Amino acid sequence: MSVKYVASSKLPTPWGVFTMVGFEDLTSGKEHVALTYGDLSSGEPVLARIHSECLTGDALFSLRCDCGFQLQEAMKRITEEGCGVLLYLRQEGRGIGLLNKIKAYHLQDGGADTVEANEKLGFAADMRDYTMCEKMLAHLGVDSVKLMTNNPRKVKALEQYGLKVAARVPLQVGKNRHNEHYLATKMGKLGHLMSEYHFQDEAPDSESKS
Ligand SMILES: Nc1nc2c(ncn2[C@@H]2O[C@H](COP(=O)(O)OP(=O)(O)OP(=O)(O)O)[C@@H](O)[C@H]2O)c(=O)[nH]1
Ligand SMILES: [Zn+2]
Repeated sequence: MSVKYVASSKLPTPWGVFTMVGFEDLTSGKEHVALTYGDLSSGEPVLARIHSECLTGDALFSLRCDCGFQLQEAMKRITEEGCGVLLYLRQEGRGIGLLNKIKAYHLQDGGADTVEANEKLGFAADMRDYTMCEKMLAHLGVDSVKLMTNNPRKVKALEQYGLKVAARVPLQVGKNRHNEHYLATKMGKLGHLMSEYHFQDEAPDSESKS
């Protein structure tokens, strides 16, 4: 897999002015984006969010998942930190695409959980690919990150592709009555680390990996 830098510009947001960097994924044709903030060249691990596209949660205010809340919280924390990076990866629906995700949601409306719905459609529970991340971050001069995620499998996958994850930072926001079951399934079947305590305490405490 290879990614090519294409262009960059400013991106003003409610939390601050980011730099938006566009990449083309030469294998899949997908257009990925990095948002950077502040100076990333200190040599210290950089606060980072590697976010998978969720049109429904990120742009359409869906309460079925926690994605939109995590996106906003990550951007806020990066500006508070003074520097950081967010990769916005175009792998909608854990890699099955938007229309298949709508089919999966239809099955979930009928009682399937998020994993069963994917499987009924003939997909694995999680089809995402993280091979582009290390290359995008290398282009930005980042080789070690403090990663905001609740997903230990994402940490493992990124490490397999050569990225140094110095710490995992919990990112537990956005729980509501519409996504309670979905979040419980992610915890029970997909290995996400979550707790009621962390839903209440949204402080960006980092967890040592040693
Ligand atoms: N197939 C499918 N994809 C979903 C569903 N709900 C959210 N997604 C997608 O799941 C992806 C986000 O995955 P999550 O498991 O929430 O998060 P994660 O990135 O693995 O873990 P965190 O870093 O903790 O957020 C996005 O691509 C969403 O579009 C669903 O019910 N079915
Ligand atoms: Zn979502």
